[in-house]
Amino acid sequence: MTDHIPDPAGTATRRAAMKLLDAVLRRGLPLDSALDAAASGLDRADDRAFAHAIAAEVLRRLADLDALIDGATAKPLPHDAKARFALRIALVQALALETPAHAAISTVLPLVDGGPRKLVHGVFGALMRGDAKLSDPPRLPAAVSKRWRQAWGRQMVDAARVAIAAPPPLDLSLADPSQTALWADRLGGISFTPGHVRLPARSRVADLPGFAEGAWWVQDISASLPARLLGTGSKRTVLDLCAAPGGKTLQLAAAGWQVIALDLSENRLARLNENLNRTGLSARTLVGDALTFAADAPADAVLLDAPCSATGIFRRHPDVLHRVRDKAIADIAARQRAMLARAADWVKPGGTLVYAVCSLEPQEGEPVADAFAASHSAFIPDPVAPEELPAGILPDKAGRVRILPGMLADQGGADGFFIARFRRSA
Ligand SMILES: C[S@@+](CC[C@H](N)C(=O)[O-])C[C@H]1O[C@@H](n2cnc3c(N)ncnc32)[C@H](O)[C@@H]1O
Repeated sequence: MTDHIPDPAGTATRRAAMKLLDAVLRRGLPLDSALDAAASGLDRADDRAFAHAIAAEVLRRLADLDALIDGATAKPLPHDAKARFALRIALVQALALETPAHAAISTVLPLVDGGPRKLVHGVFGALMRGDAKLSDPPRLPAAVSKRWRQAWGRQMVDAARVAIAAPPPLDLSLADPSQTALWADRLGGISFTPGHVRLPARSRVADLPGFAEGAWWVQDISASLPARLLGTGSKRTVLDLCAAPGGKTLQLAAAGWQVIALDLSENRLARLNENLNRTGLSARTLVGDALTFAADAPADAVLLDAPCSATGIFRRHPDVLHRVRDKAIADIAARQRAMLARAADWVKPGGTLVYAVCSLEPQEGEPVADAFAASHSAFIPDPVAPEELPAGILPDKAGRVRILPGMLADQGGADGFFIARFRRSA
């Protein structure tokens, strides 16, 4: 009988990180939605958070980690090999997360028990002795780099590399924009525009002053623009067709709109209701499919914050860069066109329609808006004026908003977004 040697402390956290990476890279699941299953064996919130942080950092730096691994192995390891996953986890800790090298490797070796332990140990040791470094800023996955270079040019890709290197700042939207200076001061943040406060990146949102009483909610400055472009409501009606978890519903309710908030997902709508309760704001919430939904009456405004590839939020969710493929982008763009055509049915004559996506894929933005305008002569593009946007974000030549990495870069950047506004002729 052999004595069982217990795994080093911290191994379970790395095992959870490996499960997370497997969920994203092999099964194409979003990182956040894989967390509960992957970290089910971890009792402490800190351990769960660290497993998530390791996986997210691997996803930020995957191209560079794999280049190091490939440069140190005689024969390339298969992309889904456990040994490659273990090496990615060990290397990212030693080279980017300041974990001492011995702890980084000893906690991953049990993950390849019964497999190529020696190989993993040997490759890691050789790289550390050779003073291996990760490139700064990180390289993007090759397919993303190519796609974005073709769409937006080299400068955009360079800015995206800088943007992914560090967690982004935390933007808040305020329930009462007249209190912007007060909250910026109380929270130690800066503001780009009334109703907005930016804080340095931090995690414990729920502990910040004002959260419990619902004075604000987390919302990137880019994501706050679609609702801002509808102006104040003065009790007019707005249909928020893809509403959950509700950042834009909350803004619209706070701006005096009577909001009908629809979403396909009951779970996500439950979060929207929690957010309404916390902030004391009100909206009528409905579970439903925007493609088949029949409104009681047309609304003064319709907001379609459409489901999208979400590649614009790659700073916070680096998994999107590895999960989203060309075919998925084409499929989702076709759905967006159908949803926008349907949304138009519920706009009153003289009313406003806003289309928005947090995507950096042009197929989900400009051509969707162009095709809509071409096929809906009653809808006239309603150009956004520079004064409607925070300094540092400008409308494009057609008066639409296209936010790319690089905008507001000196103040911490902004999520990638596309927004187009139309007015229905009276
Ligand atoms: C980009 S998110 C919306 C974010 C939200 N507007 C906010 O500000 O918090 C897209 C939403 O569309 C919902 N959705 C997807 N397909 C839908 C459909 N056919 N009808 C209605 N909602 C849909 C998703 O459940 C998701 O909550």
